[in-house]
Amino acid sequence: MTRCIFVTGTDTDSGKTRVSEMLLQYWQQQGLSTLAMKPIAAGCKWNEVSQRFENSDALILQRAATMTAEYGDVNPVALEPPIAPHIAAELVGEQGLLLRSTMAWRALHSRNPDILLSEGAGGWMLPLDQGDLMPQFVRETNQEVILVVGMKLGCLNHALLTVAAIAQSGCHLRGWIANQLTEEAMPFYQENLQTLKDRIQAPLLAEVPFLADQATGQAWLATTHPRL
Ligand SMILES: Nc1ncnc2c1ncn2[C@@H]1O[C@H](COP(=O)(O)OP(=O)(O)OP(=O)(O)O)[C@@H](O)[C@H]1O
Ligand SMILES: C[C@H](N)[C@H](N)CCCCCC(=O)O
Ligand SMILES: [Mg+2]
Repeated sequence: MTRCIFVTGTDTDSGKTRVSEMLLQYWQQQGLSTLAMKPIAAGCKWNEVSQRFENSDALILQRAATMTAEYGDVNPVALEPPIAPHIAAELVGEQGLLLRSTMAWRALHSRNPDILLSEGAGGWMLPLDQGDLMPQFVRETNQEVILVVGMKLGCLNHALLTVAAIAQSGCHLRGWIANQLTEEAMPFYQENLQTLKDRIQAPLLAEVPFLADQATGQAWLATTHPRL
């Protein structure tokens, strides 16, 4: 049975892709098969060879998964402007974001990986077209949620609001990950972490340090035991 995980974050640039990549590498080390997707991406570049718009997050996830997948299933909605996706979609005349996302997700799910990870865009309450929000995709596909908290000043409010909104959406928060975005930890990192531990019922699954390069990431993976 496939474990289906949706990675959301406290904001855009909170580290969803970086953490997802590490999680995929960790599961690979555990001998698990993985597929990963970025259903909706804004900020895509034209690839002359493949003759399509491609997104760097989607390419990272495609490469980090153990199973191969068509780009169109990994990233069914690839929008060029690096702006809010529903506005980008309107600009370029694209529709059906929710339906295209769920169809691609189902195509990947039918291949029965041990883990199917999908990364959101921006934060939890991301607007899609026709009044839908990203949580609709998570609900329809019955994924559990992992919240990446980018550890910087302001993250307490963002994290607690997101946790409340996930519950309000009727989705299950499997746990959260504290992600260190800067080489030097934010001031009073431990106190901020403890504040979140005290107020979020779901478990802290891992603390991801600042990963200066690939080697630091590998060293961290070798020593860590995320509660996944
Ligand atoms: N633990 C970390 N160590 C070092 N750099 C990090 C870490 N987490 C995130 N970053 C860097 O911060 C930036 C934003 O991270 P990332 O792209 O993962 O955010 P995101 O939440 O996926 O953003 P988006 O909403 O665009 O998908 C990137 O340059 C990434 O390399
Ligand atoms: C382009 C950017 N890097 C992200 N992929 C999209 C972020 C959308 C945020 C929308 C919002 O909540 O205001
Ligand atoms: Mg990302």
